[in-house]
Amino acid sequence: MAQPVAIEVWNPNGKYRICTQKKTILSVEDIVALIGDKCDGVIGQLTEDWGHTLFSALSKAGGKAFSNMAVGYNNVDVNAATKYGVAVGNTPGVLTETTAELAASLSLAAARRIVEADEFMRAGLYDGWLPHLFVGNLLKGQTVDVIGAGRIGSAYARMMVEGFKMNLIYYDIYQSTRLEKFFLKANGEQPVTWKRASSMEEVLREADVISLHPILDKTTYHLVNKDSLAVMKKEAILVNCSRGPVIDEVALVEHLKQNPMFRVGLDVFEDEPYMKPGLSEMKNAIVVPHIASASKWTREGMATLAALNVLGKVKGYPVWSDPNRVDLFLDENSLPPAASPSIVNAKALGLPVSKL
Ligand SMILES: NC(=O)c1ccc[n+]([C@@H]2O[C@H](COP(=O)([O-])OP(=O)(O)OC[C@H]3O[C@@H](n4cnc5c(N)ncnc54)[C@H](O)[C@@H]3O)[C@@H](O)[C@H]2O)c1
Ligand SMILES: O=C(O)[C@H](O)CO
Repeated sequence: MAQPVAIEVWNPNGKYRICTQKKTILSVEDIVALIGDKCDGVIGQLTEDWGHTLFSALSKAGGKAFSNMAVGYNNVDVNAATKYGVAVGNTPGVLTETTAELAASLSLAAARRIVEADEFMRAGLYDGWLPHLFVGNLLKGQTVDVIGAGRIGSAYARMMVEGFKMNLIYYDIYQSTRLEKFFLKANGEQPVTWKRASSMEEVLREADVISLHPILDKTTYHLVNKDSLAVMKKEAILVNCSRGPVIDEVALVEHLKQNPMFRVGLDVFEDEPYMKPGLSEMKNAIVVPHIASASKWTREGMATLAALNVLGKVKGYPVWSDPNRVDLFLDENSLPPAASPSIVNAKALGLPVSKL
């Protein structure tokens, strides 16, 4: 049986009350208890399973809005939300650079074996400079491959090309005008080459560093698996700051065991918060606990956007016309526009769009 939840109520006598529960991962039962019989809207986390049960409970309690405090919303059944008339918000844009920076950090840490070297140093094993001590890969002139060249993938590509002069291959189901414009604008002056790959195999075969940035859906589930790993270079670096299930983690552990020079930097895991057996023992894996968006500015921005998504709907505001242009909602010195910044099922619900 579900444990009773300890609900904290903020602003108890105000027009809008906020109920919270101090627990890292809330179960569906916990959330149903939190919603109770009167709830206008909910801000939730990517660790929660928002499907028919929760949207039905929210709708029965009079709720009209839910926002993930995340840009990814693979934990949300948007069709179910639409069926119950609930608007679903997310927090795009504000995490782009922060997440890309972590992917870049993991790429560098893996290339230069920073975590292994740090552990070696702290263990008191350093007894003098040696030519072969923690030799890694030089990034300059190598090929970086971005799978999913949306907001974050494009920002990461820019960092690796501008910062480290890497050649670029990108793979996306759509042409990334955002990314291509950047290169066209560069007027061919960059000492790099770039292309859009026509298949995943082309990308995997040629890349020295591969960074994953697609959404998680059925087309990207286990996109990296035993077969695709077998195509990659033996000394390639694989970085994942998207969602854990984009990689078949069991196949990855096996590949890491068989190929000690293959290295990975992982921010996300298939069965979060757990790792598949064997992964934590692998010296050629760097693992961090889903912190890619964890800069102070970004986390505050995500909280603001999620709150404004829900508040906007509660107040009957229209939705913002361009969810990629959210800066106006983040300016501390002025009131935010009277709109919900990013509602993913706005069209399906027939919500009015802001003229601002
Ligand atoms: N680790 C973290 O903390 C963290 C932080 C932010 C975002 N994310 C994840 O990153 C994802 C991307 O965020 P974004 O803001 O860049 O989103 P985005 O929508 O701008 O980009 C996603 C890209 O993936 C592409 N894509 C979709 N299906 C594909 C496929 N089958 N093969 C190749 N490409 C495909 C899309 O065309 C799009 O260009 C989010 O959905 C989220 O899951 C993780
Ligand atoms: O999708 C997201 O926003 C991340 O995983 C959390 O920042």
